[in-house]
Amino acid sequence: MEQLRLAVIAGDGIGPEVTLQARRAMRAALSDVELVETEYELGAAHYLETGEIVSDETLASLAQHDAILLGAVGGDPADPRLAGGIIERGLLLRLRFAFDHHVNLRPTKLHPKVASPLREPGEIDFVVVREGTEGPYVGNGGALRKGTAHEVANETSVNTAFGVERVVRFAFELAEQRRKHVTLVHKKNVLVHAGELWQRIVDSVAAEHPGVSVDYLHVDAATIFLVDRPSRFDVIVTDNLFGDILTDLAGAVGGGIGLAASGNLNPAGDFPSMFEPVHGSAPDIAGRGIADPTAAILSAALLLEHSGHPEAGKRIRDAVDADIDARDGANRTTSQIGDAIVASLTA
Ligand SMILES: NC(=O)c1ccc[n+]([C@@H]2O[C@H](COP(=O)([O-])OP(=O)(O)OC[C@H]3O[C@@H](n4cnc5c(N)ncnc54)[C@H](O)[C@@H]3O)[C@@H](O)[C@H]2O)c1
Ligand SMILES: CC(C)[C@H](C(=O)O)[C@@H](O)C(=O)O
Ligand SMILES: [Mg+2]
Repeated sequence: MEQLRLAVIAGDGIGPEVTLQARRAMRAALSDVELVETEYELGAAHYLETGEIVSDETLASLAQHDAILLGAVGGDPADPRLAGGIIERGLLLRLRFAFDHHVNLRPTKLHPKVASPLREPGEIDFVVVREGTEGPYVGNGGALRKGTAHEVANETSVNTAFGVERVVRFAFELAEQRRKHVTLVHKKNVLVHAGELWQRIVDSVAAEHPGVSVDYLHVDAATIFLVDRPSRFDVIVTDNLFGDILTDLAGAVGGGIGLAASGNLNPAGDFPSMFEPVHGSAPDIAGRGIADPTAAILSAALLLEHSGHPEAGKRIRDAVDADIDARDGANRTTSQIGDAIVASLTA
């Protein structure tokens, strides 16, 4: 029987709670495919216990899989032992960089039965194509005269023609399959060197896609439109940091961060792609069994779609839609939502 070799990094906080439900949904959705799951103990809790963030051996072992499902990593931001985003950078970003996850795909689609906080949401169905391996995330910078009144802290954003072009190409190819509109979001009125590069590459790739319309928004204005008129968006292409911020906002306007899924893609398949909810480990609700697992379950759907099992991915989406249709406003636990989705998958 065909196998799907899945690495699971459940992580911290609500990560294990939501990935448990995503794994159940995947098992229920796949037929004629053996899901071979390997669990990796990684994250803030593991680091505090063992001192290990992620070793080269673990990276090599993760690389042997077809895909990675990640819950969330990171502990209490107030814990001094975790200062400087040691887990977020040392684990999550290390994985994204080591496995060349240059496309961070973050779709938002408002389900008709989900209450958006917007007064007149209209149709919300767009995808943020966030660059995943460059920008200010590369850790290029440093502090001069640290700790003095004259300290200077530099954080350099790295944007390469190679890196920008490949993600822009992905965005245009995606738009060709959707409503054929690409919006570049940047801040080229201030970040002139990077902005000019992004715009020039968008212009040149756009010339190869005459059927795709293109526009540009400064990131500050993009936040207005995401709230005022999200229906104007189809595919947004943007850098790593703007994409991070816009996709939490997108999650909120799309009915809640508990529904927002993502994929860190290595489109060439050199290394496994990694799928995770947009949200974090939510220390404020962890351990109470009340996190919404839908974002993790929809991330599992993305995983299946990008691992050669689109029908199984669609089955999960249909089951999530049915679950959302049936919601009556009552509070449900993480496992109750998982149970309902698995029940509809196995009905
Ligand atoms: N991909 C990741 O692993 C990832 C992503 C973001 C943040 N983090 C880390 O997670 C930790 C907490 O970060 P944060 O508080 O800024 O963001 P967060 O996304 O964890 O939480 C923000 C708010 O959203 C709520 N929330 C999140 N997911 C939810 C869900 N599934 N159901 C219901 N409510 C949900 C939380 O309760 C909280 O009120 C930090 O250590 C941060 O660095 C990790
Ligand atoms: C935890 C953090 C490093 C991460 C990011 O900034 O990419 C998170 O916010 C996300 O959106 O996946
Ligand atoms: Mg984020």
